[in-house]
Amino acid sequence: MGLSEVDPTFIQELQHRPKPALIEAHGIPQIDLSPFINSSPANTNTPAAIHDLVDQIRDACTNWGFFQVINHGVPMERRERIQSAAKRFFDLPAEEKRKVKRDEANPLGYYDTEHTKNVRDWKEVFDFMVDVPTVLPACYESDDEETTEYPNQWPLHPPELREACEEYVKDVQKLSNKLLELISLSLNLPANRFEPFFKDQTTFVRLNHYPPCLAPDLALGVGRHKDAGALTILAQDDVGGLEVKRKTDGEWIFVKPTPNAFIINVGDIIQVWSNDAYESVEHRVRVNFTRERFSIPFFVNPAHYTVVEPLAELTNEQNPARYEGYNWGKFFVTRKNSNFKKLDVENIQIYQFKKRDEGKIDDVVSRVENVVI
Ligand SMILES: O=C(O)CCC(=O)C(=O)O
Ligand SMILES: [Fe+2]
Repeated sequence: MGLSEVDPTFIQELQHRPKPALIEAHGIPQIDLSPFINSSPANTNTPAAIHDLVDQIRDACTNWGFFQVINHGVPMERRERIQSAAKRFFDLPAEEKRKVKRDEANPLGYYDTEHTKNVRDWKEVFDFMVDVPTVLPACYESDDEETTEYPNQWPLHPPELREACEEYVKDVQKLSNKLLELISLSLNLPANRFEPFFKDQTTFVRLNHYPPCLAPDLALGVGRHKDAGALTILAQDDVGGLEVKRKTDGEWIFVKPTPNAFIINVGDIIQVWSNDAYESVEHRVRVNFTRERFSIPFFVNPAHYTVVEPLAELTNEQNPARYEGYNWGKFFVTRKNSNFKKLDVENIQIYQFKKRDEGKIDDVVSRVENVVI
């Protein structure tokens, strides 16, 4: 089989191709959430254990932007059920899947043409919103205030997919709330500081399927990117493929699958809220020649009307706000409408809201990197 069989739209530029050798050493931190998930006032050890947990979260967010959690409270059966329903869905013939295909009018449902930094990803996905209904701006133009509901498109086959998804999100939602509390505590804020932002959340879930690839050295399942939302809670199967860019040296580190763990990463919104104390870290997905892979990210996003800006408690004269506020709904709709096709211009990124007098070297570097599309 020649490489000529791989459509050139999938081929990464030389410097972005995966390296043949995997680097696994000293992977992302693993955090045991049992003190927080099982906390009860009767347990006198709890405050110290929670204090320790909050310290671990702070270290992980500062040094990696990524961590894995175990003893997280989401039952394994729920996860197995959504994983097998997802497999049954993606196993269907293309014409069946296309019955729930996304289009310009509805960005939810099935599609297989997502582009990251203008290179096509080797994957197919199915997206659905967690809250029904979810309200978002009707269009991305900043002066248009019209909103609309984003309806989920559930396929008829497999019939169990919808319920498996709806049950799964109930449990992951609880985990999401706990993680937001822990992250808030780790920034020395009250546990419920983020809660109001999520009252009308725009959280969504993606079922990812990465088929085996003829040229895993040239293409990526998902090209390098940062997640735009607040937090991502990812379930990956036992195949592996996720790589995280290590902050200390920029090396791509393979995230070895841990059965039943979730991988957590802070997204761009927490970066902005924390005024860069926590950074949203780049990651990507490699594919392989023989095995298909499934993953399920739960993207925790605030209400569409949220103006994302550094939190007042985390800024002062010595540490002034590094970003201008931006409207999350407009940002989200712009991204969502553009990712599934090749663009003529660069996609929207948070550095565009970085204040101009912040002319630090790393800022300039990230600006240059981001314009390579
Ligand atoms: O499949 C994975 O491991 C990660 C997917 C991802 O990064 C994304 O969908 O944003
Ligand atoms: Fe991601």
